[in-house]
Amino acid sequence: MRRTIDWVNGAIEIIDQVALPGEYRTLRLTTVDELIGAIQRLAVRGAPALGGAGALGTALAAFAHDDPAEVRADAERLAGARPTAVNLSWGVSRALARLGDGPEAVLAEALALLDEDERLNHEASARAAELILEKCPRRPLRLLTHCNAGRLATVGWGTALGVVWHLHAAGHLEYVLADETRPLLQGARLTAWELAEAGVPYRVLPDSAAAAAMARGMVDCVVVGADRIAVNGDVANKIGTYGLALAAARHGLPFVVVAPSSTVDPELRSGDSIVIEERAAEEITTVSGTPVAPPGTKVFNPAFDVTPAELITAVVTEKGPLAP
Ligand SMILES: CSC[C@H]1O[C@H](OP(=O)(O)O)[C@H](O)[C@@H]1O
Repeated sequence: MRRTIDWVNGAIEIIDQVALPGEYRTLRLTTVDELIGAIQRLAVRGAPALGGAGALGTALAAFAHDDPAEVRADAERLAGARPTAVNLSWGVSRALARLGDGPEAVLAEALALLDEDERLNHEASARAAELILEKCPRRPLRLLTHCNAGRLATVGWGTALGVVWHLHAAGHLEYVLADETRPLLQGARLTAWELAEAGVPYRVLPDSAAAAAMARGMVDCVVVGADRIAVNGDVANKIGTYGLALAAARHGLPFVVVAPSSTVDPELRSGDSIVIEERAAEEITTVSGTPVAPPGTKVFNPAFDVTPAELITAVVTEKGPLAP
């Protein structure tokens, strides 16, 4: 299966996630500025995929400039393209650390990161699937997820949807409820596309219907990805995740977060200081370019929220459940 992001003949190739589900196409990015643009319009998105973008983008810069200062300047702009997902700056830093050994060494580090991501996500999601089977006696299971934490959000395999692949393959999954995830609809556009492609039974629901689905007994466990995890277990993830955790707690349902350990920010003691990306008003006031609010409408459009550790049953990485 094609990687979400890869290095092909001296440039970065990505699956264009803005075009899905209507069109499956790839984009070839040859400069750091093209990559920054793709990140900011979410043509490539998702914390682990952004880790790969940060590392590969740093390799692009290393081949483009002889002066290390210019490479570092490009890398700094790249790391700042989106503030919340820690993997972007982590991928940049990891590749940049090899700059002294030349651009080929920077690229080698980036390619190693890509190889690791797929393997770590496979392991993290396998461990999370085991934990969910232990916590949820009902068979087959009915999962609810938010946004897209599938292979499109990673270099490959996926995190929350990686759990789905494991449980589906083992015959333990009845269906997945996928929040559409306003305003950019990563759930309806991307998660549904991945589930359909994999032949997993699913239904898409408005984000506002998730609590009602839990109240109706339609959900056994909520499983989501993450963009930045504090050492105390607080988790930044797509806007709406916090509300899901509150509803899950009200209904006594397990709430499980799956991520590679690279999404844990070792500098972050709690979620209080996570920088939350605010996005453009047009994402709220228009749908497919058509206004759905009066001209000049002001919005509140944070791309993420922070779920406190006490609402999370487990944060599972490739190393197993995180000990706060
Ligand atoms: C596996 S990390 C996926 C994570 O990233 C998404 O955010 P965005 O689509 O804005 O990049 C969302 O928070 C997902 O849970």
